[in-house]
Amino acid sequence: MNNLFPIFLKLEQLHTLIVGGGNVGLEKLEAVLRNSPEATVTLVAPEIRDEIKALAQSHKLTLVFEKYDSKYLQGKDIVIAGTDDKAVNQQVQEDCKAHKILVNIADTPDLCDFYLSSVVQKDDLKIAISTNGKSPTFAKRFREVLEEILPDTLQEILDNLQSIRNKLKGDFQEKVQKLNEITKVMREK
Ligand SMILES: C[C@@]1(CC(=O)O)c2cc3[nH]c(cc4nc(cc5[nH]c(cc(n2)[C@H]1CCC(=O)O)[C@@](C)(CC(=O)O)[C@@H]5CCC(=O)O)C(CC(=O)O)=C4CCC(=O)O)c(CCC(=O)O)c3CC(=O)O
Ligand SMILES: NC(=O)C1=CN([C@@H]2O[C@H](COP(=O)(O)OP(=O)(O)OC[C@H]3O[C@@H](n4cnc5c(N)ncnc54)[C@H](O)[C@@H]3O)[C@@H](O)[C@H]2O)C=CC1
Repeated sequence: MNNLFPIFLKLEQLHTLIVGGGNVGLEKLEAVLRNSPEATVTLVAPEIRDEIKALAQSHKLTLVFEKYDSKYLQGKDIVIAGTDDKAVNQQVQEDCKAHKILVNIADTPDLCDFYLSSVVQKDDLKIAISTNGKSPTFAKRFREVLEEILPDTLQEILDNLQSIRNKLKGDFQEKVQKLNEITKVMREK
């Protein structure tokens, strides 16, 4: 049973801190920027990979070439930590708890308030996949399967439905009924 509650964050309205600038820091940063290119992000680590430095050229990404310190939590809304030092990751988790900031500790699921998901993205449709931490590799593969089967006409369908939705008159119940009627075809094989 997967008890995680999925939400879609508007990261451009929040300030994200990433602690660690190695493989994991890069992976998590790419996940953030792929989904939310306008996100405001600060990344702190003494050693920062070149790929991360390159991303700082084209995004709202501030790099701090220092060891983690709790002062970097100031003004942050969510934190992702993926250093190669377990003690540092644990310290980040404790500090975030004390400041009531949501935190993801990449190498320790038990310390995470939230997990990143595998994300299928086609135009305006976005599907987040979670395996409850059981197998990120399954999530990745399942994303690839879904990416293949989604139709190329998706954006057109969503745009049409939006314009119908905006034009519909009547009370809430009537609108729901009409939209359900129009989209019934999606369930017909
Ligand atoms: C709990 C969670 C916490 C979190 O990171 O948020 C977590 C934890 C851990 N991942 C580990 C390893 C790997 N992670 C990936 C990949 C992804 N990991 C992601 C999410 C999550 N990973 C969260 C649960 C998500 C869920 O419920 O399914 C994805 C979906 C999203 C993203 O990271 O953006 C992204 C795929 C994106 C995509 O392609 O679609 C690969 C595969 C690869 O890179 O090819 C490997 C290597 C193979 C393997 O182990 O499976 C390890 C062991 C580290 C070690 O051994 O040292 C831990 C720690 C542990 O489990 O103890
Ligand atoms: N959740 C996930 O998806 C995965 C988690 N992991 C785990 O994540 C950890 C990190 O792996 P990599 O990124 O490959 O290591 P890496 O060696 O590439 O990078 C480590 C980074 O941590 C930084 N760092 C070290 N001490 C620091 C401090 N005091 N403050 C701030 N930054 C500090 C370094 O400067 C460097 O940027 C490992 O423990 C690994 O097991 C690994 C793969 C996937």
